[in-house]
Amino acid sequence: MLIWKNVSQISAVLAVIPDAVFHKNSMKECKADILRYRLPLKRPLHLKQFNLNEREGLILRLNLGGRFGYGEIAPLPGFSCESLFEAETQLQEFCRAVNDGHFKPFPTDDSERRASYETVFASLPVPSVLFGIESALWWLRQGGWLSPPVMAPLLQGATEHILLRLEQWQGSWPKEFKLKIGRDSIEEDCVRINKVLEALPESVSIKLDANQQWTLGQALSVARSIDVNRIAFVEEPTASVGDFSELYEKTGLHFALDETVQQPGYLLQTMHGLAAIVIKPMLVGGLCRCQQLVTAARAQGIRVIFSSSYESSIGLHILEQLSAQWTPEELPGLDTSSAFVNRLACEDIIAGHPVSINPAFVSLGEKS
Ligand SMILES: O=C(O)CCC(=O)C1=CC=C[C@@H](O)[C@@H]1C(=O)O
Ligand SMILES: [Mg+2]
Repeated sequence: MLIWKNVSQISAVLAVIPDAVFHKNSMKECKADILRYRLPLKRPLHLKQFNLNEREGLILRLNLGGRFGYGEIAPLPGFSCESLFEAETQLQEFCRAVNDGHFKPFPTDDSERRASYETVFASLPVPSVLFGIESALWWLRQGGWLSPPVMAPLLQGATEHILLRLEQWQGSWPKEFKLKIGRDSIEEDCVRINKVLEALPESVSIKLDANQQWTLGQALSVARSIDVNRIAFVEEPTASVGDFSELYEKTGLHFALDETVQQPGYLLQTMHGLAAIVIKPMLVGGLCRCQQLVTAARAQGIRVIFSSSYESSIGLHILEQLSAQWTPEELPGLDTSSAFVNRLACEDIIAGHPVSINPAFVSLGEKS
């Protein structure tokens, strides 16, 4: 049953993006390999119970008769359920099937497509692997890129550093910023939010992200100490999604779902005060699943914000393009590249061409 669900998810992705080159090359041999990367971070990244000093992940590279497609697979500690090892094992299975000719990247009909995928997956792949495979296939079919979207700047770290950054802001203001809260006391959160609001023009609003760290009592108290009209929403205010509408009803503070959307089988339902869903494809599990969520949210008038899981420049490129294609009206949450010391891709990324990857940070995965 699980396999069928997966097959239909992936095949829908293949159906949505037509590309003449894709069909022309469909009979050529496809080869797949894996690169492992390790990228140092400028400062430790605090993620729930983890402190990361470096980001580790995998790059899936598909070569279809000289046309290249890339996907990134990088489970995020503290957020992903799978380990990198588990993801790599599944990805190796996929590469073996591709290289042995058991996986037809571009089947001619639905039954051929189902047969291809069933050969590869004994069970439903983990979200990061689904994302990596689906984005590499999607990449193969892109003839060019859209202009990268303007991002919502991410404000995190010490309040004084945030204020300095805003003081030195050059050029026009984006319509929204994202501010991380929920790590210190609620008194400090209130001060931080109010100071940031003071530093911004009235026309600019902020999105808060509490990562489920407040209690309902704390969330109510913060909401009553700030101007909720300038807060677009708060992502995941408490650990219990049942609290969110009550928070909205009592204070007018809208909320967004992020961790909740990452739960397997999550189904979008109307909720009083729900302003947006945040989609992190690495954690949600692939392009088709993301597209279903975008469609469901649109139908309910709920905003959709694409957001990163601290991917390398290759993964970020995919996320930028997905956001530009699917949610062009939004400022995505992709302001994470400054966390890294280096970029993984050393030159501009050109559709279909091999990506020049900085050799200092990669090793070839085990031969598949
Ligand atoms: O959404 C953004 O603007 C940037 C990414 C971001 O804030 C996050 C990425 C991954 C884990 C968390 O630290 C955080 C989030 O929960 O949204
Ligand atoms: Mg969040």
